[in-house]
Amino acid sequence: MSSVDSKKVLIALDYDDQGKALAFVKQLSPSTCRLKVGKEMFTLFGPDFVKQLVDLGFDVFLDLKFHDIPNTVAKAVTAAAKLGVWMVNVHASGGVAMMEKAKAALTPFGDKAPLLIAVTVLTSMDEIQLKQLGIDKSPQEQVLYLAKLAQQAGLDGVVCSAQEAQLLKSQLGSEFTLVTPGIRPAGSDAGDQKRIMTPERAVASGSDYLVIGRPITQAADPVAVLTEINESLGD
Ligand SMILES: O=c1ccn([C@@H]2O[C@H](COP(=O)(O)O)[C@@H](O)[C@H]2O)c(=O)[nH]1
Repeated sequence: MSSVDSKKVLIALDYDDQGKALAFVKQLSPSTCRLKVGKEMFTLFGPDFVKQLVDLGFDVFLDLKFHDIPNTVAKAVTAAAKLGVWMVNVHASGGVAMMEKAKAALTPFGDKAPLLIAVTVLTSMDEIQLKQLGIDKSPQEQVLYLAKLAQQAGLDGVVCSAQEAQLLKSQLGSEFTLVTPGIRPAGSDAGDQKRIMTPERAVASGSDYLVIGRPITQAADPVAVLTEINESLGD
């Protein structure tokens, strides 16, 4: 399924200015990328901003990482589905009951339901930070553990780093979708990301979708960087 998807890049639109974000989006085509709206833009500009992107024809990943009691999360993913988004996510650490209820809430939307995926271990975290949380596992072990829970709950895939992609594909199968932030073209600044990989290596490792924000949006010529990345992936 997603491994043959030629639109692998999901651009993280982390702008604090809606006008600037829309000016950038208008230089893009829904045939060359998908868009991700996260907590900053959703908090600033709300569902209307998401609807504008959907109305422009883009597949939108609503990256709000829901984490709450099952009933609340089920209602939140229902609200996301009503916006017409392509993908939505929850935190796997919310537990199997929460993930199952979220998945069940999307049944009434049939083939119009967004893909539902779960965040495992944030790509900004390393082993030291996991230890600070009382988790005595490597990021790989914890990602695999949470990804298995997400699969058991019937979710479509997970958010992980590309460094875990090969392991997850071998353990959970090729149909389980892997969405990987922490993508950094060679030579670009890692910023706050800890578990990073280049676009080409990420795809070779099994990533289905690459979430890329600052390396594109903060470039002098963002469209040229996107084109270069797509070309490097053979898309
Ligand atoms: O584990 C995660 C989950 C989500 N993100 C989000 O992806 C983008 C990454 O942006 P960059 O500028 O390319 O670092 C951002 O919106 C995060 O909220 C993540 O990085 N890691």
